[in-house]
Amino acid sequence: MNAANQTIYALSSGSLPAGVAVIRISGKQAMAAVESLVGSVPAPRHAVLKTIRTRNGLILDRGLVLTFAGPASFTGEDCAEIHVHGGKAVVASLLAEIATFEDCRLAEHGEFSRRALENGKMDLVEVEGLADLISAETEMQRRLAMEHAAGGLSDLYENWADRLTRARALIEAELDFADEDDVPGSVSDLVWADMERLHSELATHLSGADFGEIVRDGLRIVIAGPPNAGKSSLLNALAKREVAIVTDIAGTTRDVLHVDLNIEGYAVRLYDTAGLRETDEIVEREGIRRALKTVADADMVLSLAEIGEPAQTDFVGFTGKVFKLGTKADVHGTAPGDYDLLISSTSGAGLKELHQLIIKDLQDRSSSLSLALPSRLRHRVLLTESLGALSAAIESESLGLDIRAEQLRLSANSLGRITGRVDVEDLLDVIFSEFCIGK
Ligand SMILES: Nc1nc2c(ncn2[C@@H]2O[C@H](COP(=O)(O)OP(=O)(O)OP(=O)(O)O)[C@@H](O)[C@H]2O)c(=O)[nH]1
Ligand SMILES: [K+]
Ligand SMILES: [Mg+2]
Repeated sequence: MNAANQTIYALSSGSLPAGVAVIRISGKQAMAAVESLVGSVPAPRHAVLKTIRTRNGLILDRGLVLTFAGPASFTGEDCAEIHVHGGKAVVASLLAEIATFEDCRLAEHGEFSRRALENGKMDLVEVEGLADLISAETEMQRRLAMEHAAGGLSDLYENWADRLTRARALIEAELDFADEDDVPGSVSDLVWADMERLHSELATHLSGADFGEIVRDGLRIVIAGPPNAGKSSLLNALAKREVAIVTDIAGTTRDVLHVDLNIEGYAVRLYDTAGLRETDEIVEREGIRRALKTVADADMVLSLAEIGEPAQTDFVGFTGKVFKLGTKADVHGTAPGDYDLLISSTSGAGLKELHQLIIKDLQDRSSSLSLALPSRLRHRVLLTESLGALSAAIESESLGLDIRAEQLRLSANSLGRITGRVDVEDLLDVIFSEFCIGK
């Protein structure tokens, strides 16, 4: 029997020991496995407390058994869930027993979701949303993932793809009747007017990709500045733990360090870097090279300088926002200087304001309240392709209608590849490798 027809099983709940462990089984043998384990198959969707035994009658545990008859299940196949006590030996013995059933094997990463996709229970964006939901650590990541998992984005793309397909059909009809007089030119005008509206909707949507990616992957904030400005001290103060080494020796930090923060529901990755100065010291120079590279990839730079010293405003390769922070306000008070904010990592002064500044920046980046946004490079690439083909269709008035119709087809195709409606076999291994086993 080939791998896709086999029945798969896995521990779907988290690490052991735990109060409860959930073992999920999906495939043709799911019901037979349940019958062997608990003596009968409970009615679908009814939780029943059962004694679970090996085929030799040895009691493994007592637990809840739930069945879902395909296609009304997560994977679209016959599925079962067995909830047992979350002990390592309990789970190991149950998995070992299931392994002995014919055509049953341990699931691979994301294989339950992959079957759901293949059986049309979910599309690719929904599957990605589910993966993101499982790995979401902040409220905004959860909301974005939920939007994708619940099909909000998929509906949008399907709807746009349908509009493109209808437009193409109308244009092709016009082609077929080109020699006749009974297709009014106004149909064509209406079609192109709608395509222009679609173009602007797509472009607006694509412009939300920056924010979508920031919500999903976290805002990258880099702390930069001269040695002893207090960069590592700020990282530690914001992380509320001693992550970085702090000393009064200039050039303490060499490697790039980072901590992940949750700032009002947004994921933020904060980087500490080596102090910037001219130096011949080999290790320090490498540290500075890495610091500048990290700055170039940042979404935001906090440029630190001890109050009284000028804060650097330009960084090679970085075009985003630079906030100038005057440090050590506890010793310098409010001495004048050109800073966006004065802080003290020692006293905590200004740190609340720094949070607000970051939140304000995040809010400025989101053009709408909706989180129905592209959030992966894959989405961005295909949306750009779709928009490009649509532009070509609209702009190439001098070319034949057949060429313009073909561009509309390509535009719809790119959208179809986002949801997986159009051939995506080549993408699946990459997408599912991100998943945990049991999902
Ligand atoms: N009084 C006071 N001292 C501070 C403050 N922040 C940092 N310092 C001191 O300044 C010195 C340098 O701090 P660091 O955090 O190591 O500075 P840095 O910018 O990371 O330095 P390098 O890693 O060498 O580039 C240490 O002695 C800190 O204790 C502050 O807010 N107030
Ligand atoms: K230092
Ligand atoms: Mg440091």
